[in-house]
Amino acid sequence: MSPAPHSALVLVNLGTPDAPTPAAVRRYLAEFLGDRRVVGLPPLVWQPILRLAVLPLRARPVAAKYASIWLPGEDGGSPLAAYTRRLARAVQAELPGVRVVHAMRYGRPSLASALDGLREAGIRTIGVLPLYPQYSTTTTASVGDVVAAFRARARDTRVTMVDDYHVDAGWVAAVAAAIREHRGAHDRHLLFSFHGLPQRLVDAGDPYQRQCEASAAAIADALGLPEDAWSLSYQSRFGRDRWLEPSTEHTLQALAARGVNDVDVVAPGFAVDCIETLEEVAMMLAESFHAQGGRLHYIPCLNDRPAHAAALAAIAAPALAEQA
Ligand SMILES: C=CC1=C(C)c2cc3[nH]c(cc4nc(cc5[nH]c(cc1n2)c(C)c5CCC(=O)O)C(CCC(=O)O)=C4C)c(C)c3C=C
Ligand SMILES: [Fe+2]
Ligand SMILES: [Fe+2]
Repeated sequence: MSPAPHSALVLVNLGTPDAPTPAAVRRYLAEFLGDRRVVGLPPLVWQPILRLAVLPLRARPVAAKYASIWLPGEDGGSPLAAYTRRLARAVQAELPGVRVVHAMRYGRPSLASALDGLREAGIRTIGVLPLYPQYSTTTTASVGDVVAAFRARARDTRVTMVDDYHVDAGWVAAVAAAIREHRGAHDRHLLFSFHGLPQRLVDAGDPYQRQCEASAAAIADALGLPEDAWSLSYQSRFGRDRWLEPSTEHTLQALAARGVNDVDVVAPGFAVDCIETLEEVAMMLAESFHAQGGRLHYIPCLNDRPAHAAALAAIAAPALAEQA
């Protein structure tokens, strides 16, 4: 038997429903959209809207979308959960002396219970790696809230969180290699599609948009793409605010109008495939682009590719050093 590890790494993703049912989607969205980091309205205003309008209207259609991408079998489930689990196993193989687990910010397994469980197992050095390459106040900072609460109740444990890895050389190389592998000899237009964010948050100082632009530029540079061979857009708009532009939908329309009929789409803001990539991009946007005469070639996320696991292990290493 190898000695019990003294340090642990927690890979944290957003979270996802436990089942493709309206009840499970409702539970998940109530927790996610009830976080003031995600929707900043005062609870007295937002909670009635959320409970009386958003959840009743959204639970059923969104459950149907999850059902359309649900993975079969014992190691299946919601793609976000299944791929995050598999990625944690791949990172574990890279870090034999460290205990590697995964956790979710919303839903299960919860980040708070993962941190408490590691401490109960005697581990006093913990690295937390949110699986968001680009920092946002809505995602990374919300993981930071849970970490801060743990630090306050576990003063004997050192927790170090990685804020972002948007231009990390290993990660950029892994994304570039996945794109190259997928494209083979084709040099179609490459569209980088990132999850959107309300413009208001960027105006208030959220670095997310700047980091998305830097990620896309670094990946395009690694691929040796000239400027007119790629573009960047934002998907997954929610609610009535103005979100980051251009939208992926309008960008694809504009490409079709220009006669650019073959487009590769990659989503390097998502560590693993999920409803936003598999349903929104690879199904819905691909269909509407097809109706405009185009062919959309979706490039999967890094998921549990070995180069992804190796890049994340290297990114986490400084957070796992027993004295920093
Ligand atoms: C105000 C609403 C939302 C903000 C802000 C937001 C930011 C944000 N989200 C991700 C990553 C993911 N989001 C996912 C799903 C999802 N996102 C929102 C809303 C906001 N996101 C909703 C309502 C949903 C659920 C699906 C739906 O109802 O349409 C997912 C996938 C989850 C899954 O189960 O597969 C991810 C991943 C980022 C990176 C981000 C800010 C930068
Ligand atoms: Fe989202
Ligand atoms: Fe969406």
